[in-house]
Amino acid sequence: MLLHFYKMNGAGNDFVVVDNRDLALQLTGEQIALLCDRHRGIGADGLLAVEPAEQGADFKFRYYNADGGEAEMCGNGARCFGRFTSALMEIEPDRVTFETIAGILAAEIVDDHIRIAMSDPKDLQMETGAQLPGWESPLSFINTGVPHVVAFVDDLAGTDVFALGRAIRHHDAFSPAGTNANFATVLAPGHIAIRTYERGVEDETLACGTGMVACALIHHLRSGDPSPIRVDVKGGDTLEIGFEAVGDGSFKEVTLTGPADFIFEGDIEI
Ligand SMILES: N[C@@H](CCC[C@H](N)C(=O)O)C(=O)O
Repeated sequence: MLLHFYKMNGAGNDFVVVDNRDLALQLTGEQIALLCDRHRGIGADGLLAVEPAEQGADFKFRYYNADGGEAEMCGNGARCFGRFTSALMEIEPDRVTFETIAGILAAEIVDDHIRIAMSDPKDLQMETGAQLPGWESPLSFINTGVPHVVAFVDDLAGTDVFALGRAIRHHDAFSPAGTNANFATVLAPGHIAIRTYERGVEDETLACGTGMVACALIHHLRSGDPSPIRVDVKGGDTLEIGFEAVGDGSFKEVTLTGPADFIFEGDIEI
């Protein structure tokens, strides 16, 4: 069977995107992993499928990591989904809504960027108490649609994101679901830089949207820096996280604003 696909990226986090509004496509985890394989397939950090809505939104959002497993949400993917579905609807809507496992989200076009209205974060722990050999500083946790550990470091460039990220991702404290692992450093008031090891990619990626949100919110709780927080990512982009801090450690009106771009489209035999 010939599959028509689109390739997109959000701040360097790249995705295969398929239009499955007719639900004709039933991809297996193995097929998704092969499509995302950078040597034997198209190559991507994950796959996004547009499906028909079931709860009254415009579309249903399905997201699969590069290993073929489904995840609840993907921030960079959500911006690409917003850009893609705006084009699909063949109008210029300023707001598209979509159902994810993490809740109903909205995407709006802001200048040339896409802004996602995120689900409310949950499960905050400023100090998880999880121990890593040779690691002293606190490992914080927050679920911003998917689970994230956040650690602040002085030397971000010198941090072994792969080794430490993998140890955190598989740490007993976060099992059985596992977690994404982020390392962040403060650049200036309201401005941080981060690097992320992604669950399901099992490596560092150029950017992780839900990870940026997690780091920005933990940064706010550590420093008191107000919304919005700017976040530099490994791919070179700077994104903006907006939020309303409720005061008891919870947040509402969380937004993620950044780029979402088409790269190419094509057909592949599956
Ligand atoms: N790239 C993402 C997160 C995708 C899901 C994640 N790897 C997980 O399994 O939790 C983003 O931009 O948020």
